[in-house]
Amino acid sequence: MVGRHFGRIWLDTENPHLLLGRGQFSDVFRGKLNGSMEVAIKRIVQENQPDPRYNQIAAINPDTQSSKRENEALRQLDHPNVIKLLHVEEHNSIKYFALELCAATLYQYCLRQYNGPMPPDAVVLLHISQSGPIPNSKGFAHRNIEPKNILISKSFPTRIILADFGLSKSVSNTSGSYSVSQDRSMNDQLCWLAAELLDNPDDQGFSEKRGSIASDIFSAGCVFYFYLTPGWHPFGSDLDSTQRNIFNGEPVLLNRKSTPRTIPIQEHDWSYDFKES
Ligand SMILES: Nc1ncnc2c1ncn2[C@@H]1O[C@H](COP(=O)(O)OP(=O)(O)OP(=O)(O)O)[C@@H](O)[C@H]1O
Repeated sequence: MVGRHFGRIWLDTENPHLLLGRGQFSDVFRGKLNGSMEVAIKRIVQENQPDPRYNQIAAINPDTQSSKRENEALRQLDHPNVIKLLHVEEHNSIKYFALELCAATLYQYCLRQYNGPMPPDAVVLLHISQSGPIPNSKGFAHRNIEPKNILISKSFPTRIILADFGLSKSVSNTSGSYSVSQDRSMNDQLCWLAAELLDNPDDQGFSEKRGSIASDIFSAGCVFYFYLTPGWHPFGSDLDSTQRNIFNGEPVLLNRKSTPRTIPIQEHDWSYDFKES
């Protein structure tokens, strides 16, 4: 078997067929744990590693401690709708997380790139609703709820699983809020962040933001719409339009008379008073 062992983990980063996906700070591969168990291996280059891709992001957000956060968050969360962390290895400042191997992302399902087993619609929404508040109940905000971070289990009965806790951050006890920098939204094609986490798209520059757990709920609401339509974001069709329309409180697709599949969501469901939450 080519590839390499890192303690109990086996990984072949040279085989493109084993690459499951790439994140902002990580690459995810199909690999093995304890010699035979099929797992997903998330490889994260740590902060002190001279990786230009990482350093570029770290320079924007010096607070980023992605691998450490992911480790701490996942160790505290044990729930069928949260990704299972099975093992962690560290070699030469690179961390290897062995995670439950999943079949696909919700994003792939909505874009019809996955047509394997799925629970009924109501169960999918239930699982997403169950997974979101779990980090919250443990004092974390997930901060990155979006269809690419919601996975579909390989095991039966099929579960919907929240993943990618690399950006989760402890919520302060007093205010229930957390700070966030601009870096995350820039790397995706669509924006899933709540308005209070965005800078004015017409201004240059960006600033530190305070958000709350309600920000996760906003993102989950957008994911619901993306799932039910399927494949449509309520605020637009690209990064620029979604960011701008969320900031301005204009769910353009929701306001249209005919959406791809009519679903009973009222406009007031999408606007919440951040100060009251
Ligand atoms: N457990 C898993 N099983 C199967 N595929 C996975 C798993 N975890 C991640 N993937 C795939 O790898 C991709 C990247 O995952 P990752 O968690 O690194 O994304 P990310 O949210 O952009 O990461 P980060 O922001 O932490 O760098 C996912 O979109 C998915 O396609």
